[in-house]
Amino acid sequence: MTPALEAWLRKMPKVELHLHLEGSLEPELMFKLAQKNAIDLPFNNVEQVKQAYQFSQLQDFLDIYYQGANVLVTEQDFFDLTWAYLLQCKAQNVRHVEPFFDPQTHLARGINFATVINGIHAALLQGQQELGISSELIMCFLRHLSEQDAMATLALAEPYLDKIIGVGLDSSEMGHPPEKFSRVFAKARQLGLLTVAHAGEEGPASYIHTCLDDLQVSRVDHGVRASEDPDLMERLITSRMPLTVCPLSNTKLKVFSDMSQHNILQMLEQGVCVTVNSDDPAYFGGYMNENFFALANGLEMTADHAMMLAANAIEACFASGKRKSQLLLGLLKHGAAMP
Ligand code: HPA
Ligand SMILES: [Zn+2]
Repeated sequence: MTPALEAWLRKMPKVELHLHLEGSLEPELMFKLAQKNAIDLPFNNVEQVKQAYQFSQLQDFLDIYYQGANVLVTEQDFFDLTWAYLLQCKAQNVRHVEPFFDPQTHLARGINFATVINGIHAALLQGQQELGISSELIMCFLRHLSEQDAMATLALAEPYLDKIIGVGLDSSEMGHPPEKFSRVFAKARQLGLLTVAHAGEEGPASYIHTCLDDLQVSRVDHGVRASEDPDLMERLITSRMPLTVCPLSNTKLKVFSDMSQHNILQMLEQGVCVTVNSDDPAYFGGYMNENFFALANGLEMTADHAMMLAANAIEACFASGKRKSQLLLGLLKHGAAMP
């Protein structure tokens, strides 16, 4: 990557659509909250934490990620976590975000739904007012838990529907196909919520078909294994179904052996609405800019590619039409200064 491309990518206005707030918990904040809340961590210092972040598959990461989330206890903790992420967004010219949170991770530890959502929502509101970052929040169900548990979580969310735009599906993909949650997602849609779901990260392309047919998703999270199924590719291209791709996550979790093997630019050139996202930046080595840099270094992504990826994210986001036009105008102005 040339220094000119790097500088231009840093300044490019960006939209992030696949970010787990619990995955933005940096080791420094993890230690601070662990001490404050008297929570035991299996690490003595930040160095040890970083050493533990070596994964050979999704489950290795999830085990450590759920352990880290144990330090989040009070409404202020959820505020601080979300605010720290928004400050990173500000520093990286990310203008609109649609983060995920995993309420079941916290409910299982006796934390109230209200504590979690009120802390996150207050930070997002302050982010809009003070940082100019617009946002929509998505509540994810953990797919390794039961349908019943997800349904009970949706019931807990009902008094807070004004703070949530949609529901998603994350955690261990293999053995937990989307149809396990058909009824939960139908109920969510009845309540007026949009739907998204992780699929085709480790799981087969058939899971992506099921997300479209059964869960009626507006976006597929990851979705990179779609390229194994030509009929599915045709379907995604024709319908402009967005995929929220996470390049650094995919290489850290060995979905691709190396960035040079990643299929995102191939899919982009074939007409798939692919976007760039950071997933769990505190665990995978970077936020939005680092993901774009990794594509420039590993796949020879050009400024044209980057503009297209950023425009796709604007097309795919759940912001109002007015906000989308503002975001697109900002991106087009930036395009005039292309290296
Ligand atoms: O990439 C992911 N996949 C599934 N579950 C997750 N929870 C956080 N990140 C992920
Ligand atoms: Zn994810």
